[in-house]
Amino acid sequence: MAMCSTFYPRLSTHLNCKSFSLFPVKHRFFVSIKAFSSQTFAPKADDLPASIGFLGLGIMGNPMAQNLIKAGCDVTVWNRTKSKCEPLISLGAKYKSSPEEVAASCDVTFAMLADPESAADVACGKYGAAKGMGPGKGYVDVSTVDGETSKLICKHIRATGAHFLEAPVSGSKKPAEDGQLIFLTAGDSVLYEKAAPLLDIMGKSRFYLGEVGNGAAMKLVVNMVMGSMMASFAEGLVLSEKVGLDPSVLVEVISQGAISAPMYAVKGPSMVKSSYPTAFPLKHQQKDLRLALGLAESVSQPIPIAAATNELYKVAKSHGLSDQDFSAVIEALRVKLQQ
Ligand SMILES: NC(=O)C1=CN([C@@H]2O[C@H](COP(=O)(O)OP(=O)(O)OC[C@H]3O[C@@H](n4cnc5c(N)ncnc54)[C@H](OP(=O)(O)O)[C@@H]3O)[C@@H](O)[C@H]2O)C=CC1
Ligand SMILES: O=CCCC(=O)O
Repeated sequence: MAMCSTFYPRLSTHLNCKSFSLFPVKHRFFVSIKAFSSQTFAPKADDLPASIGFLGLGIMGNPMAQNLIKAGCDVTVWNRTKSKCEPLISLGAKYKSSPEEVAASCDVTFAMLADPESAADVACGKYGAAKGMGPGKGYVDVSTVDGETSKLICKHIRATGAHFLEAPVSGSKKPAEDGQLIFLTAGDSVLYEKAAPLLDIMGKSRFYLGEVGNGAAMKLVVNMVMGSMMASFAEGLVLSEKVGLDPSVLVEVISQGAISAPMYAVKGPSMVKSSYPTAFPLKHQQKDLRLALGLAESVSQPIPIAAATNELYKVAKSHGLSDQDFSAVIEALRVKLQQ
């Protein structure tokens, strides 16, 4: 059975796809849970947009683009540092020398950039993607940015007659490699439908959240919680060490109780060994906390835990830990304890 957009329709009306509406009353937020593996529902070439662009081949962009190529998609890549395109080119990707050229040659272009500044520049800058967009095309920004940046990019893309979808992802390097990301989408529903088979290659589920800004907000809230969880976990590990407990035992105790979380089980053992192989760079976690604080400010919502957490990540950055995994935030506490 082939996978195509008709198998991933508006969820509330297609329950046979194991889909359902999350918020049936005020806003219609739709969620589609991929009920079958992408292997079972491997898309036919006919079901996919003919050509796909991918801008930004960092920790996340690289495996996401790889999965599209491996699924048989016709992918054209660009990255600021060209050398990062080579592994994709050797897998069969085409290369263009600017976001504009990628967008001009592709039906749907994805962007996975570091932060609001780079996302806006790649989309709206001098040789930015918007210059190559036009009617019938689509731009899907999967970077984690704030709602204002997303709306700015949306404005530039829509001004060309093209469609825009924000689609930040939950899930890190391994889920990206395994095609198990969670997409938090908002924007043009036409593009959501068109991109759905591609999202299903790269991810395990997708949420359609309505107007542009809602996907960004959802992602920032999730990462605000994650950053605080990690900081609290780090404090627990350091305190347990300080009072003479074995922090590995703490990791085990936590894993068996109500506060068990995959993140603690995955990161805990390496944190105990002061090892931080980068999956989610600490600088990006601090960026997300900073943006979440801005989001909260916009609605006068106090978020004191996140505010304190942000300070800890800033300390970690000041100790040169920006490019380490965000679990290296524990080092900010260890440094303080030594003083
Ligand atoms: N890593 C993770 O676990 C997750 C990350 N995210 C989010 O996804 C996004 C990408 O993350 P990740 O892949 O980890 O980050 P990386 O730092 O590995 O990659 C960042 C990408 O952005 C590009 N870039 C940075 N600045 C500019 C610029 N000024 N102009 C053009 N391109 C630029 C980089 O290009 P170059 O190679 O030239 O430096 C690179 O392609 C971020 O928004 C992050 O918050 C979301 C979920 C999980
Ligand atoms: O933005 C990064 C999210 C990392 C994760 O969800 O594990």
